[in-house]
Amino acid sequence: MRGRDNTPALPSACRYTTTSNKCCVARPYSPPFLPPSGQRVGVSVGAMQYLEYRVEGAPPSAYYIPDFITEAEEKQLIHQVYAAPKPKWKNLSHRRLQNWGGLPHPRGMVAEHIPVWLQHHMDHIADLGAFGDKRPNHVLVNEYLPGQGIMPHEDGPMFYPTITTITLSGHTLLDLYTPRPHDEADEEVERHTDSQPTPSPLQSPQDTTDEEVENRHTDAPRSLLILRDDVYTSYLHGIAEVEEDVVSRDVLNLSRVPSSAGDTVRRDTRISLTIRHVPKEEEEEEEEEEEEEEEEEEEEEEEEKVVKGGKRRLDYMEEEEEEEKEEEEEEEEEEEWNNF
Ligand SMILES: O=C(O)CCC(=O)C(=O)O
Ligand SMILES: [Fe+2]
Repeated sequence: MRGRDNTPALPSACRYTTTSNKCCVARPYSPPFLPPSGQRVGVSVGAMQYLEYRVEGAPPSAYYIPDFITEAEEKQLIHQVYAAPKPKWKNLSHRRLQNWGGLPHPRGMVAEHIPVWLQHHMDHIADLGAFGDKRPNHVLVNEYLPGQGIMPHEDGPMFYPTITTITLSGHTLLDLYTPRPHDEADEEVERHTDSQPTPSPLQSPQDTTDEEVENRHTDAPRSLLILRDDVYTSYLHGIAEVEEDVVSRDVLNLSRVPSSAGDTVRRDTRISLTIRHVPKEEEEEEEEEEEEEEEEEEEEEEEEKVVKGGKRRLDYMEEEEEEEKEEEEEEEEEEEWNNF
């Protein structure tokens, strides 16, 4: 729906309460950023057109698409998130989350079915070209109550270097932190590619309190934020744990959101859908086949050793103990991952 000057119609009920104005509807309407061709964003942004939504003044490459989804789609997504079975929620100390598509792991992700209500939007984002010729295969749903946030972190090498985030219900302010020197960033990458699974920083963010906020993006409900390339690899991102945001001029996409510099905007519960591509995917079937083959080989070896008897049998038992120990360690490792 559009107004006379082709600006999108105002929302019927406003979620923003500001100190300068009780509600954004009540103050003179400053139209949000409009796509160059003036088309409805939510349904018709074509491949690579996201490039036109580049956030000016931001490090390369950050893109912000307001009203990426419609109000009806937002409502439907919120409904589906809260309709998910209770065990789907993972409670963390400062927020809770749902993981869809599998558990990302340095050894590869065992892909899980993604429901249609998410797949539809993933396809839409893939069609923008935000993941090159890849398709997103993973969604992290984060729920933030007012006062909750996420510590500065980087998403790490387990993902294709693009983060796409749809915001539902409440707004947030996402901070980008000064890039670290390259050798430090490289060390971090090495640490993550180590054979030991390092908890993903997005779920257990590292303490980086000495980092400085370099710039901020505000994510309005129904928007899509795309962070790629240098913003992905060199900058940390985080959300302050506050109940209200003071909007200042260092918010880079200010011209495309309903608030203005100087506003204090109270936070509502926000749900974010972080949609990414995990390049290393293991098919469950393949894994099962491999496991079966390994088991068969082990059984054959066992038979051989039992036949040899005596001392060899003792060696074998020691080996078996070692294997059991290794299995236990692997299980513990898995558990660690399930806990993130
Ligand atoms: O909720 C957000 O916008 C950010 C989430 C995030 O950084 C992550 O899931 O890694
Ligand atoms: Fe993140």
